[in-house]
Amino acid sequence: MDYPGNLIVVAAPSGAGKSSLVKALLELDSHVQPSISHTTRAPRGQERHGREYFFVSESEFDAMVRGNAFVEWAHVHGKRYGTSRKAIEERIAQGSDVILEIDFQGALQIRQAFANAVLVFILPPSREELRARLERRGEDASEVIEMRLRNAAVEMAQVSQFDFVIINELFERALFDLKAVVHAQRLKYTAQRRARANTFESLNIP
Ligand SMILES: Nc1nc2c(ncn2[C@@H]2O[C@H](COP(=O)(O)OP(=O)(O)O)[C@@H](O)[C@H]2O)c(=O)[nH]1
Ligand SMILES: Nc1ncnc2c1ncn2[C@@H]1O[C@H](COP(=O)(O)OP(=O)(O)O)[C@@H](O)[C@H]1O
Repeated sequence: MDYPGNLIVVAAPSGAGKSSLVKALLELDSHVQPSISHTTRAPRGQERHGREYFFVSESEFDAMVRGNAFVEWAHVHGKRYGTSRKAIEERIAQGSDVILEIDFQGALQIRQAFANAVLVFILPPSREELRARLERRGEDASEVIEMRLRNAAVEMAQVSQFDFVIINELFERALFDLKAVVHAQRLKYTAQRRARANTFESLNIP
């Protein structure tokens, strides 16, 4: 399928900094919209239903799976997470670039469904720093942090399947790199689509 907007998928081990980077990108670039996922995990302190996630019960999630409402979904850290068709299709059809913060299993499913999606993997500078960030964030119980660190090794083994890898050591540097990927994706696809539309004025890049 060919849409006017681009799909940018960002995956990373828990604590690598993807939510912080995506949030900063969204504040800087009004052409990018977030995809809001559904999850069966409980909300954290500041999280709101419909903002970070749609928080749903296991049975609500089951009903969405049965109703083919998801373009991708996966089990992650013992919970289920999914991207609804609604979360992305309307927005890319309207010409927005849509950014998905999902795990590697979901990222690979998105690539199957949308061949033009770009897949970005965010790495922490080290395992010690990953642990330190999860502890400093202070949102997860220690056994949840341990599980997330164990899963990080499995997740990081998938990095070669991604188009771009960004190491989030210095935040501003990593944000610059993420902006560069979004811009490159626009140059690659938006310009091609506009050229096909065949009007000279429409070739401006946002
Ligand atoms: N497959 C898939 N993974 C998701 C989705 N939404 C979030 N995730 C991933 O689920 C994992 C856990 O997310 P979360 O509980 O918010 O923890 P955090 O990564 O530490 O902020 C992360 O790897 C997310 O990228 C989704 O819609 N689909
Ligand atoms: N480059 C960075 N340097 C230091 N701390 C960071 C950096 N990027 C993010 N953090 C912090 O690390 C913690 C985890 O970041 P977060 O964005 O929640 O990660 P994720 O969404 O990948 O789980 C947060 O407390 C965040 O403020």
